[in-house]
Amino acid sequence: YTWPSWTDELEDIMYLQGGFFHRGFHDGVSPCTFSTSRSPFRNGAAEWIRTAYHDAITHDKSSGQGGLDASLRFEMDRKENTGTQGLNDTFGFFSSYQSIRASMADLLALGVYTSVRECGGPVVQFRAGRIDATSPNEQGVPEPTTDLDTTKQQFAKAGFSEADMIAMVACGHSLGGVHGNDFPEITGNNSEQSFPKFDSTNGQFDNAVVTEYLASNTTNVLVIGPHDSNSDMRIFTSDHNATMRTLTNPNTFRTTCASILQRMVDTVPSTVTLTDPILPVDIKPASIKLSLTNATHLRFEGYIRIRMTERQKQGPIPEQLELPYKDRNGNQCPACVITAKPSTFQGGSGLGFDDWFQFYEFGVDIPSQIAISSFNVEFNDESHDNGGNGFPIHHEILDQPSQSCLLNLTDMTIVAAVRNDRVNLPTYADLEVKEFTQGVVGAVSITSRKVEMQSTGKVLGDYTFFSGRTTVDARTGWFTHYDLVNGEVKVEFRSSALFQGGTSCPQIP
Ligand code: HEM
Repeated sequence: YTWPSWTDELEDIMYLQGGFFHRGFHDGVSPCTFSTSRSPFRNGAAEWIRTAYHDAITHDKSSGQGGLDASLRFEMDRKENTGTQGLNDTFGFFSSYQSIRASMADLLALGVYTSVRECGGPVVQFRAGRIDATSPNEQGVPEPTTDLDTTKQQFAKAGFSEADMIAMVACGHSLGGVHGNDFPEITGNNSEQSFPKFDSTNGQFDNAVVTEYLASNTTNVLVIGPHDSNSDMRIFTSDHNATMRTLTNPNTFRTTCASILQRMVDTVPSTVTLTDPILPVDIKPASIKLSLTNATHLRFEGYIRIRMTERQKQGPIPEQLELPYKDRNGNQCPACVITAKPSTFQGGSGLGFDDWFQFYEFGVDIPSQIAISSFNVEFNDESHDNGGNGFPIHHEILDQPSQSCLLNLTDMTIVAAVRNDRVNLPTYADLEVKEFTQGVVGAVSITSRKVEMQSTGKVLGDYTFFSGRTTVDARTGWFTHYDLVNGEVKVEFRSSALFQGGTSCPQIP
């Protein structure tokens, strides 16, 4: 891993679940029995897992089509997807995390990691790179009334054997249950309060669904319910309980579920290439800003995140970090060292399920003549140079959010400062554009649009101000990301969140 990477955003959502800089992704499933609909008869963690399953299982391995691609959003009217409230609530929660760096399909996969882990289950590794479908896929989600042969064929078509199928169903049905308002013929009661659970440990991702089934004291209505809709019974017994018996060992259950659920979320169209599993990054700059403040100085501020999970065993957190940096010509200058101190808000610590991170912050004024092109991170006896060349910082084009503005939610002006010797290079912003379709939850596609930037003619010291104006969707105006491009240099994944609002744009100095 070298910083920056396009997966930084997903890594943040995955590992900064609580504390400082938290992204709050697990808030939708925390505690494990919680539901964003606030109904005691719904279970968010179960809904997230079921949503990923219904999306993935229609994959066709031979043609390479379908899989975890969020096409389920266009398939809600199919009988095989009965119980759409949980599916739509899931997409609804994820939609606020969607960006050009986080597809809905990747968020579905991340949702399986998050819900399983929140409920005390194993780590289901998360790989990134899924691409969202913009239209429905083929049908093929087995229903409780589907006969065993057809069910097996549907799993086989998606690439799963009989033993895989049994394990996948057992793992999935560790959480949640059947809703009477959607399946009254199965629960025997069409009220919203009718929600028989699959096992007695609803708030726990564990193998009670297996052991209670084998002990014949299960509450799972897909086992003990009406004969034509007892699909779990048919599936669990299809190999004479051989697979189920192996899952009575809690460790086997955990490792089997981690593996089969990962294969489920990694079931993607053949055109998709997934990254390696996203692991917690060791040293990661965060919220880095370099901007022009006056004719002589640049303001450089931000945070450095240090993974403390292992380091804490060696002692307390480092008192401070030293960031020796290189000037704009790539030369180490003797006095060029920034000190970063532990952030104090919320103790400055960010929390994942299995990791914790200490944040350090800094803010300094650097003469424009010197500027900065990269820095290293040093503390105790450690020195980190991001794989050799340091952590890169672009001083050729500077993001100027405090001169940028968003008027009437839609009229956006992006301002940047371009070094005077680079004003003739092509300069533009690549703006994230979300498209919505009536009746479909979340953005259906996210693309980027080129916004040309022109010189404003205003010069401040070594830099010239550029601006580009465009119209954005009012629903997303304040949540728009963009890259700034000047020649070969790209300042990536900036956000409109810090733009000025009101009725007129700020004066460019
Ligand atoms: C032949 C295979 C399967 C059938 C027929 C089936 C059927 C069902 C039915 C009828 C429900 C009730 C839905 C509701 O009322 O909201 C349900 C719930 C659920 N299913 Fe399955 N399922 C199958 C496989 C799977 C698999 C492989 C997974 C995941 C790996 C899974 C995960 C879940 C979860 C988590 C719930 C609980 C949802 C909630 O409580 O909101 N299912 N399933």
